[in-house]
Amino acid sequence: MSNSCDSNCSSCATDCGDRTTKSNLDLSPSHDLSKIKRVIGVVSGKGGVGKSLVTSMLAVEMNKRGYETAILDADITGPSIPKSFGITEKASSNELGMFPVRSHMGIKLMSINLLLQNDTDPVVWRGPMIGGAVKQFWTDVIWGDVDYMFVDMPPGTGDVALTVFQNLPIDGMIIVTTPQDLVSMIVTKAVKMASMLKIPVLGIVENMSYFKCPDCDKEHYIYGKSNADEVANNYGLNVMARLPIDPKHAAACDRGMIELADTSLLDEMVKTIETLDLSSESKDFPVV
Ligand SMILES: Nc1ncnc2c1ncn2[C@@H]1O[C@H](COP(=O)(O)OP(=O)(O)OP(=O)(O)O)[C@@H](O)[C@H]1O
Repeated sequence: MSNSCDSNCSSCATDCGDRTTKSNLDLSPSHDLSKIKRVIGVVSGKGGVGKSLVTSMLAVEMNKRGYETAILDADITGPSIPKSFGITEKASSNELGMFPVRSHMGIKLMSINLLLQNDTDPVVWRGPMIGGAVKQFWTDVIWGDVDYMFVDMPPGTGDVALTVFQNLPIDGMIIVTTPQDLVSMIVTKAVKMASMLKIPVLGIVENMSYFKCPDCDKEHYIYGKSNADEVANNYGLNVMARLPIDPKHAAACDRGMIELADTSLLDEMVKTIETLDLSSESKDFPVV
């Protein structure tokens, strides 16, 4: 820390050991016609834990609350956002850049599947190309005005995740996990990555937390009783939401009707995100 430090990292470019936020100087600029107020990364330590489901439901809930909302699908090799929103049209472009596709509710979406001719075409690219595509979704897409952009990150803590975190001004990340992962080191890895990259963690979502019997309403802990609070406490984090295993969620994704899902369980999460004051440029959430 220099002698002249006023503890306001957002106005300082020095990458000293006491930094609490990233320096804006390393980041890629968004398109000139984009005005994006907040960017939230949704991550998971491994695939298939419901990261895309949580990203979609979160965007839907924020949209219901009147915010201009967008999803940048950074999961290039396993893009599932257009399908869960029932979008089959392709993204258009002109000489200025690419345009996101609007969902039925009006959420702005960009995903590799909106650019491929066939949704089933595999993306057989090496890491740098995948990272380059994600970066272009930020720099070359004309997002217009966005209050909250949610970035559906590729699973894990690899190459592409690193590209996203180094190029996009992520205000905070949400870690999605399942009860099994909480007893392993997978969440720890995600939390440590956030810490190394100086990105604030807003909290943990425990997906597939329990199953509620439709006949008697009893909650069954299929994977054993949750230790989410204990793990979260170890890192000074909160469990922002617990989502049950619910066949309706899977059906909503499969049928492209995620916008009809009940998103009320995300209430606490939404409140935390709303505390990232849109009017303020300060990014002073605690770094774990
Ligand atoms: N709580 C839940 N109840 C029922 N099904 C769920 C739940 N969460 C996720 N699923 C289903 O599990 C599958 C994987 O979910 P999703 O695609 O959101 O995971 P992901 O972590 O984004 O996976 P990937 O990393 O491979 O992209 C989907 O078919 C989804 O509908």
